[in-house]
This record gives sequence, C-alpha cells and structure tokens, in this order.
Amino acid sequence: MVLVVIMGVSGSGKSTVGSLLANKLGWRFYDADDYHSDGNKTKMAKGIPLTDQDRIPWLGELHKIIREGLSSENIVLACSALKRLYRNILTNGESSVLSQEVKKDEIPSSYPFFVHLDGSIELICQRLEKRKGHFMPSTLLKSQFDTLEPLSAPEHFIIINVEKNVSDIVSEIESTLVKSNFGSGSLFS
Ligand SMILES: Nc1ncnc2c1ncn2[C@@H]1O[C@H](COP(=O)(O)OP(=O)(O)OP(=O)(O)O)[C@@H](O)[C@H]1O
Ligand SMILES: O=C(O)[C@H](O)[C@@H](O)[C@H](O)[C@H](O)CO
Repeated sequence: MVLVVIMGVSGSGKSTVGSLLANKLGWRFYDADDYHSDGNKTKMAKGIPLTDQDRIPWLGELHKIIREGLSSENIVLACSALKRLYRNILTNGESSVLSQEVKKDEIPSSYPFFVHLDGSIELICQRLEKRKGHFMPSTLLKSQFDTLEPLSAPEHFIIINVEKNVSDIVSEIESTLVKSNFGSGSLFS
C-alpha cells in the first residue's frame, strides 16, 4: 500500500490539502496534530517550540499507527516532518533510527512519498494570523522555518508552492501520483 506524507511548517496547508486529497482518492487520512500529547499542545500554545525529545515519541507512535494501517489501506498523512530524522522515524520507527540500524522488514512495503508545501514566511504568517480556533500561535513560525530541513535524495518527493490555490495543489499531487511508480508499490492498484 502507499503512504503520502504532506509536510511543511505550521500553516502551510497540510491539513487542508491532505484531507481534500484523501477524500478525492478515497484513501485514509491521518492528521499528526491529533496525536500530540497534551503536554506538547500546551507547550506550543504557550509559544514554546517543541524539541527533538518532544517530537520523537509522537513520531514513533505515528509510525506504528501508519505501519498497521498500511497493511490494508492507502494513507495520506499530514505531518510537519520538519527534519530528516523525523521523516526517518515516520518511515522506520523510533528504535531502528535511534539505534542507527534500519531493519529491512520494518520498512513499509511502499516507502513514503513526501509532498512539501513550501512558501514564504510572510504568506504563511498571514494565513496563520487569520486562522481561528487552533492551538498553534504564529509566533512559532520562525522556529518552524529554522528547524525545517529540506527534502533530498534518496527521499522521494515533490515541492509545491502554497501560493497556488488548494484545488490546484491537490490536482498537482494527484497527477504526480498517477505518473509515479516508486519502489515496489503500485499506485492505484
Ligand atoms: N493554498 C492555500 N491557499 C489559501 N489558503 C490556504 C491554502 N492552504 C491552506 N490555507 C489556509 O491556511 C490556513 C492554514 O492551513 P492548515 O490549517 O491546513 O495548515 P497546516 O499546515 O495543517 O497547519 P498546522 O500544522 O498548524 O496544523 C487555513 O486557514 C487554510 O484554510
Ligand atoms: O513539529 C511540530 O512542531 C508540530 O507538528 C507543529 O508543526 C504542530 O503540530 C502544528 O503545526 C500545529 O498545528
């Protein structure tokens, strides 16, 4: 089965794009925000950036959920996944990455395809300031950009600029997925 991870800083549109994409494809949608501990959410709401120690158990838990889900369903995951380490934990699990040893049988049958929703801090800040009822303050945006490590090979990815409207972004992801055939995973089979 296939895992598509919609990643990027807070306010880049991961939840909006990810849920619409999953809906269009008929795939299962997970939002990583729903799996943060209360401690992590309180910290962010107070304007304190999360550390590796805060994020690693959260990503390890997401890895387990996704791995289980991938046995029967294609998944779209919205997750900040800012650092390469975090993306490796999502893919391979916490213990294998922290022990520097990736066990082949722990890699999901199709490794993730990442979609980075990229944009200027000014544009994303404006969107965050307009967004209502969310725990994440726009004051944390600079730390999100400082933490972000760009995707690079051998990661499989596309980068999409969030100046585009949501439906164009979703269509671009869909057409990329149709054209791609990464690893042994057969898309839309
Ligand atoms: N391409 C877009 N064009 C215009 N507005 C957008 C676009 N993408 C998202 N938005 C708006 O920007 C705001 C942030 O989007 P969203 O909540 O999906 O981001 P997010 O990356 O999931 O954020 P977080 O990580 O903080 O949960 C929302 O109000 C959403 O409606
Ligand atoms: O890694 C992180 O710092 C977090 O995932 C944040 O990105 C928040 O979860 C999200 O942005 C809040 O909405």
